[in-house]
Amino acid sequence: MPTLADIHTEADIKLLIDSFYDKVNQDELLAPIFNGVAHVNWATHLPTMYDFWSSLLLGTGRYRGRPFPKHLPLPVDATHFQRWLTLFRATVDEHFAGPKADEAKQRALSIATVFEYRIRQYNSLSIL
Ligand code: HEM
Repeated sequence: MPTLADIHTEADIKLLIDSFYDKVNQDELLAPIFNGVAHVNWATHLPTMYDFWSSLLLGTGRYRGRPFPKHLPLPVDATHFQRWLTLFRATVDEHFAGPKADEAKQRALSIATVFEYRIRQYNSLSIL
């Protein structure tokens, strides 16, 4: 089996993100959230996600948004975040190996954990 290379370039980021959202779009749990609930415009969302991961992993500083507010109104819970992480890790492992690949999986886990926690807190408060 050929040895996989690490994540180094913008082309690597694009491959990672395109492959990941291909999986998301075929997933019976996540695809309805992205397409049915949020009506995501993929032509603009994908470039935003290239910028986001390029900032995190290559330090380019291209992403300047605030991702959390976009997630707060979504009907998602821990099950959705677990699936998201499973697909993301599988995508990284299919294409890359090395410190940056490990960092990508670690950053995804940290952010997903915070998002899930904050959404859960918000939803429990909003029914009081
Ligand atoms: C249950 C899991 C998740 C779902 C269903 C979800 C869904 C979405 C949706 C619907 C959007 C809005 C797209 C649009 O602008 O139309 C979005 C944006 C975004 N998501 Fe997620 N997401 C999830 C998890 C994550 C995680 C774990 C991360 C980070 C590791 C992340 C990072 C982002 C970023 C950076 C944006 C762009 C925000 C902006 O427009 O600046 N998402 N997501």
